Amino acid sequence: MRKANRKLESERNRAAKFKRRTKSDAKQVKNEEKITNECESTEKEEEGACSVNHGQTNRRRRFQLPFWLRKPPFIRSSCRSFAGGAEQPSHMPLRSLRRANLWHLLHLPSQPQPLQPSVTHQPFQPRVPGNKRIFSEFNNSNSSANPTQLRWKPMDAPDSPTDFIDGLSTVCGSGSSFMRHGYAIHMYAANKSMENCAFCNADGDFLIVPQQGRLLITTECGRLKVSPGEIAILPQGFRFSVNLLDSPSRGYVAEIFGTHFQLPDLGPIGANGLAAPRDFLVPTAWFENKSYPGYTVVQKFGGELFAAVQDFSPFNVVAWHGNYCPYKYDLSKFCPYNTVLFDHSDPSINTVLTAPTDKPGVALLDFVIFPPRWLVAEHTFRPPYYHRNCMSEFMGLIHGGYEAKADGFLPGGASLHNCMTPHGPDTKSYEATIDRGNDIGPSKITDTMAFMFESSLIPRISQWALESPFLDQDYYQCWIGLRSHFTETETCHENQP
Ligand SMILES: O=C(O)Cc1cc(O)ccc1O
Ligand SMILES: [Fe+2]
Repeated sequence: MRKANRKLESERNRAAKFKRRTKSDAKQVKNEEKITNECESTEKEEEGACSVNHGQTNRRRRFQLPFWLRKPPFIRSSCRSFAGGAEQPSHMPLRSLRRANLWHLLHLPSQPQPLQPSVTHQPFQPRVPGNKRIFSEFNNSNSSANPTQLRWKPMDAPDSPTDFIDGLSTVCGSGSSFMRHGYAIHMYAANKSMENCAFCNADGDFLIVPQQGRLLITTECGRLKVSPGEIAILPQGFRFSVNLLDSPSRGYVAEIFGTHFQLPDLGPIGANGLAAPRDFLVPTAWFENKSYPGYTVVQKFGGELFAAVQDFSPFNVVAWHGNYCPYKYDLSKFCPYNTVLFDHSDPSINTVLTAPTDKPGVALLDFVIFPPRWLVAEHTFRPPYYHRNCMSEFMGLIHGGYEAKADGFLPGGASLHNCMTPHGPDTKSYEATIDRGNDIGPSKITDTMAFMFESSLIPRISQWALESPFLDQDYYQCWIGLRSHFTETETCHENQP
């Protein structure tokens, strides 16, 4: 016990040193930095990251957190009692394994305004108006089982002022945020920035895929500018506000309950390839030091919206460190893998992030991309094969075209091929591929960025999505006219017993 106290004491001394160093570094800060430069690269999963804002908005300096502070220095309970100006959104149930520990320490300003921990707000009330199109518990009151191949055309911009919260609509999903198992897939269409309010998702983590319009997402850890072609991850419990840098704006959101995204294991691929840890960027600490009478925190809790009023901005964090934080990733940094001789690789080869279940190798939700790449396979039907899958596949298109769909699958649109529902290239793509013959050389797929949210849990489809005017009623017709090009030759029988 004495040994443990000594260890805690020495950690405290180190933390005090860390604070002193922060102050002296602040004096040297000269240059102004722009939002675009605010993100820092971190191999966050292994060691954690830190960011300090030295007190003046737009004047900040980054520094590398010393190794000893990248690991959680305190046990959970001491984190909360450490220093008057710190707050910890934690993602560690008390009995978690240490290696699974996700932690975060926010340093709140104590000067010139008094400490404002996030608890200083009026009671939560149901938010009026709510958003009846979102939910987080999938059952027959809000969604249906449907094995049909489904496709949606891109949504129009809203015709009345709509921010990110009001522009969210649940398309499909499975399980329950209450049970901490499952996921929801939403789409958003917005034409105005969130004003005087922040969003906080108590249900799960958001993976946001903007398709049209850049977003400036202000979080408690700093700001992330996220353009189409990039993705942002907002973990459960962080407050954030979405400003539209371009209007209108639309995109896709995967929400996962009870787990977090991680990089897939590389297995036989080895050290290099797919998404590199160094390309995941975390924000630089950023705060606004002003009072905000009537500021509202909108909390999504059990799929319903609640609102709590406070008189200050929740973005009042001057420094933070931890490995539980918002981050972003540029999909063009992804290093795709593919077949180099024959056959067609399963799309899992291009998994950017995966949210695991308790069963090894079985994903709650994989985020997979189909980026520009060379196709070189010989004697192979190169587009996706016709298939039925035990996983359910929701696809979206960020820009360009998708190799398996010559028509109808448009940027901003979506498709859902549920568990064991047959699908594959449309007739036009199939015929074009057959026409090209067997012996074509390398060809490059350019101007494309499609993605897939793939899950082992079978999604139910929301009423909103099934009744949507953007549902493509004629989707099934894209496979009409598929015919066999098989010609029987004598050699076909040679291998028969
Ligand atoms: O259905 C789809 O278009 C996605 C997909 C692509 C691919 O190359 C292989 C399998 C698969 O499900
Ligand atoms: Fe598929």
